[in-house]
Amino acid sequence: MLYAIDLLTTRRSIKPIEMSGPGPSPAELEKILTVGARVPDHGKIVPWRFIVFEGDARTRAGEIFAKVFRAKNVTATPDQVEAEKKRFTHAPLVIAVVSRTSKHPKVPLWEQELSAGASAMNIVHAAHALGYVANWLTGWMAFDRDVLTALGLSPDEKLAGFIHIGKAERPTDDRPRPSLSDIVTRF
Ligand SMILES: Cc1cc2nc3c(=O)[nH]c(=O)nc-3n(C[C@H](O)[C@H](O)[C@H](O)COP(=O)(O)O)c2cc1C
Repeated sequence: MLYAIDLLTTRRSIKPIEMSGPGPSPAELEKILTVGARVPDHGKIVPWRFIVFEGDARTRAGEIFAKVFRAKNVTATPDQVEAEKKRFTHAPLVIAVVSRTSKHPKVPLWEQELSAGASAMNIVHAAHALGYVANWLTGWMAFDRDVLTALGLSPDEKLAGFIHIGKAERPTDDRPRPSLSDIVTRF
C-alpha cells in the first residue's frame, strides 16, 4: 500500500497490452467504483455513471467494436478487425465512465463534464492505490454513436473514457513530465 502523496507522484499509465490478470476482486472493484463516485459534483447532480466490463463482457464489447469497424471501414483487413475484437481483452477489467449532463439553472454543462473527468481520474488513482495499473483511453469507439448505443448509452450521454485496469507484467520507464516553470505563473 502506497502513501497517497507517493502514489500521486509516481503513478503512470501502462498500455493494456502490457497488463495481465488477476483483476481486482469484487470488494476491490466496489472500492474503486466508490472512489470514482466520490468527486466534486456541483449541485449534487451525479453527472456520470459507470459500466463494468469483466470476463466475457469484454469479448462481447470487442464484437461490437469489430462489427461497427468492419461496417465503416470496407477495406479493413481481417487483422485489423481482429485487433478491434481484442481491444478489451488485454486488461482483466475495463470501466467505462459515462458523462450524463443535464440542463441546470446554476451548473454549466462544462462543470458537469469536468466532474466526469474527475471521476475517471479517481478510478485510475484508486486502482493504483490497490496495487493495480490503469490506463484511461478513448479511441474511435468512444466517439462512435453506433458503438455507444450498442453499449447502452442514451443519445445524450457521452463517453469520458474507458479505464483499463490490471497487473503490470513488468516495470516500465516513466515518460517526461512537464516542467513546472513552463506551466506555473504567480499572479
Ligand atoms: C480523456 C483522455 C483520453 C485518452 N485517450 C487515449 C487514447 O485513446 N490513447 C492513448 O494512447 N492515450 C490516451 N490518453 C492518455 C493516457 O491516458 C495516458 O495519460 C498517457 O498514456 C500518458 O501516461 P501517464 O498517465 O503515465 O501520463 C487519454 C487521456 C485522457 C485524459
